[in-house]
Amino acid sequence: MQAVVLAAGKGERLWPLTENRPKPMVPVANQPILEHIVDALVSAGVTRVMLVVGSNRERVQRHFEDGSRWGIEISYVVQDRQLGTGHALAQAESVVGESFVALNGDRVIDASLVEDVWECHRESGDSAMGVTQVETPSAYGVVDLDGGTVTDIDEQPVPELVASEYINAGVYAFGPSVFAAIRRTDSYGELALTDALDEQLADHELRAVRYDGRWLDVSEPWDLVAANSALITDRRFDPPVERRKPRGSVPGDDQQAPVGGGTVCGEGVIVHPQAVVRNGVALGDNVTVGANAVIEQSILLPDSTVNPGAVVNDSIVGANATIGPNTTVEGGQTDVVLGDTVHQGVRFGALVGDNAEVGAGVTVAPGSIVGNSAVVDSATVVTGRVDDQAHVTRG
Ligand SMILES: CC(=O)N[C@H]1[C@@H](OP(=O)(O)OP(=O)(O)OC[C@H]2O[C@@H](n3ccc(=O)[nH]c3=O)[C@H](O)[C@@H]2O)O[C@H](CO)[C@@H](O)[C@@H]1O
Repeated sequence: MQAVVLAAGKGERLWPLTENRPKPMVPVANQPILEHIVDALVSAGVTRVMLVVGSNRERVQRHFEDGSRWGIEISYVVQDRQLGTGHALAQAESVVGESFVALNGDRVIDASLVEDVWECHRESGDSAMGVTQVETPSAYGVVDLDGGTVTDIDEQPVPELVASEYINAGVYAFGPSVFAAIRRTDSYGELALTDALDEQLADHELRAVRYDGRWLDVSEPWDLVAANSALITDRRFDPPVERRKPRGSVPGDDQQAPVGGGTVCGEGVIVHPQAVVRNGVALGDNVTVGANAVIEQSILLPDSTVNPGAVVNDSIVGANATIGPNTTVEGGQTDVVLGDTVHQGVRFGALVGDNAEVGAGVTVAPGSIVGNSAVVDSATVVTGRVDDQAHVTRG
């Protein structure tokens, strides 16, 4: 079985993390998003994967190389400009040949979804689409179903008018004829893969494969936090590195550091014996956590430091960033305002960018996003968005 993964999107909603790494390489549970997807494909029996990547693809290629580490063949197709999911898939035409599975590169799914969609296509000869139920269908492509077929896909549903609970799960199986359908699609701006499926909808030739397994969106910062803790606490998850015990930092002391259940640790992590780290936390390589710090439901990227007495909840701390002593990055339910959009009632603390330095005794309000290399002076309050390299001072 072969698979095309659409992973060229810019991931602007994960700013500032995506300035220093392409979105597929943003880590969740200490493993790049895209690697979770590749793992699912391998489990489903896929032997050949074509990754559609953007122009900032070097890091993806360096990580996955030719796929031999996963026992499969991985190759790369470049989409220079992000002109939509249909356009992204079209880039793979010359390398695909026969029937294949296609999937979005920004949802963490189970292997069974890929297996079932593929099986449906093989048996029927028709295109197949995975459909699933989510809490907020209007955030996705809402699908209408007639038994086992998809009869409509609405990419811009009006929340109050959504009647179906099912959405397009972004996992498909197609024959090569899908490329001709993409070419026939009128597009103004973006070329959406779902628009290219219109003819098949009309002819009742798009099969729906219902799925109720893991489907984790990783589009927004709070999605990363939720996906991170869901994966870590899922007993099926096999962490990329063994669940290493972090070292306590007291010299000559070999007592076990107090890292509770639901935690994954990279290499070289140091957690002070009097710190508390528990409940869905990923500590990247060389993370340091000081005495009496409390960290829950958070992602700490490699080389970051949480100093003594700091509290970090529901948050993401960027690579090589520093959280000062007694600083609080508190989580919980909050409304996050990003640009013109208000995201109501999301569970989120803050996203602190790579190399940012947050001083001592700072209060970082829930929903804040601090840019890369920003400097926040001690005893200040941070709310909302802080630009890259900005300096937040008192008064
Ligand atoms: C038009 C379309 O497909 N809509 C589907 C897409 O919406 P959604 O809006 O989520 O689609 P995204 O824009 O996130 O793109 C999906 C994937 O395609 C990649 N990408 C996107 C644009 C591009 O030019 N190049 C590229 O490679 C992205 O990196 C991402 O991995 O997924 C949802 C579920 O996950 C579905 O419910 C929607 O029906």
